[in-house]
Amino acid sequence: MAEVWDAVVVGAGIEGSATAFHLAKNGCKTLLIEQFPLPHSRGSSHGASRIIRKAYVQQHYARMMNEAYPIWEQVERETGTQLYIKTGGMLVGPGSSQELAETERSLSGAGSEFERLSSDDLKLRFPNLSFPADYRAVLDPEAGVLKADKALRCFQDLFVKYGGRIHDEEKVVRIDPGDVVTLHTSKSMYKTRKLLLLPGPWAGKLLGPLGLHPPLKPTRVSVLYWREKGPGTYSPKKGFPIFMDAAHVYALPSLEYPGIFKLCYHSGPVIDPDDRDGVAGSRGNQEIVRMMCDYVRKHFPGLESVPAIQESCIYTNTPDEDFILDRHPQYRNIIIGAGFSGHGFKLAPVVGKLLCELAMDKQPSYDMTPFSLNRFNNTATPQAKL
Ligand SMILES: Cc1cc2nc3c(=O)[nH]c(=O)nc-3n(C[C@H](O)[C@H](O)[C@H](O)COP(=O)(O)OP(=O)(O)OC[C@H]3O[C@@H](n4cnc5c(N)ncnc54)[C@H](O)[C@@H]3O)c2cc1C
Ligand SMILES: O=C(O)[C@@H]1CCCCN1
Repeated sequence: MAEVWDAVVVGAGIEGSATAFHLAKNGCKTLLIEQFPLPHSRGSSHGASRIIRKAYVQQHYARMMNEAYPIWEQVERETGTQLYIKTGGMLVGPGSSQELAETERSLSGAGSEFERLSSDDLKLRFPNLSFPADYRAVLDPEAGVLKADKALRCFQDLFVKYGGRIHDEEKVVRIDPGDVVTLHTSKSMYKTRKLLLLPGPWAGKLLGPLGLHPPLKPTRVSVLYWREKGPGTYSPKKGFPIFMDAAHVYALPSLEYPGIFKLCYHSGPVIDPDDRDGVAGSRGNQEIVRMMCDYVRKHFPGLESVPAIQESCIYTNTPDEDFILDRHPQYRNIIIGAGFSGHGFKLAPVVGKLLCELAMDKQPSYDMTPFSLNRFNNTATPQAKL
């Protein structure tokens, strides 16, 4: 007779790995299955860096971040690895920007510190930026960079340390629901009491056969790296923080590769994750690169105005950019984490905790309403925010 697992997690990106970590730490006999050889660069969790911040328009994320930081710190301690580099972060926009005002409100509501920079402060503090006279900024002092690929490895290592098993190069091809769920993979068959699906951009492909069709859009994002004219101009050593423009542009200070600054557009063409850089993905890319060259020329005079390196990554967007963290409406022992909409990395420690609570039939620590699957049954499409 096949062994029955307490939990099987599908998808070893940051969300699946963090979820598996919490399950194993809480004593569940857990298997983590990944279709590709680990580590890989086909999904959403690869690369050396991600932004961590509390500055969110939506207060539920600002509050969750109050718990995410200490868990990141705990993972750093348990693995002896530095994952968080504090640089501070700024959100810039026109003085009238609703997003800036809402971010300030949400930070205050979550009890987090922030600083308001007037147009004059912005010019004085950051002479290597050039924005129109009415632009101002909100500074989040806790923001910084997460060492992304190291973070992923740390969660997987801790999962194994707590007794978890990882099977990579094994694709889940069929799911038969039931009190005990049967999973068929490219190599084997498994039985589990709880199934947690965290398939990133492949969510549509895995959820469709289970009768779920949430409006998820896998979106190809060009990750662009720009050479500094004078090396270190935009480095944390010179006090340059994480940067976000309310106009959907964001940047990380020159850190992961010396002398090279990461600045990207927070959108891209909708693609099939198995054909990420195919016709659909590359058509949109040229236009985005052109737009970002113009942006750099206008606002970052210390950068070469053509990107030196280009990589790609995938967002899985929901219409409102809120995550999906819920049970399958019919098969309650199947739990879904999807639609992380380009901002899920920093929150993975709390996402993992919440999904683990659902799997263990505990009361979730947060109000799960913003993350429910049934919010898409309404016809109105809520507005997305950066
Ligand atoms: C360019 C870019 C910049 C970003 N910047 C930030 C940022 O600054 N800060 C931040 O917090 N977040 C950021 N994000 C978002 C963050 O990286 C993602 O939200 C997060 O990585 C999503 O992780 P995931 O585990 O859901 O997906 P993934 O990492 O894609 O993991 C899903 C895994 O499931 C596996 N899988 C799928 N189907 C199957 C199957 N049938 N069988 C077995 N395995 C399967 C896949 O192979 C994959 O490994 C950014 C994302 C991108 C692309
Ligand atoms: O999650 C974040 O913090 C960033 C904001 C900018 C777009 C990419 N994701």
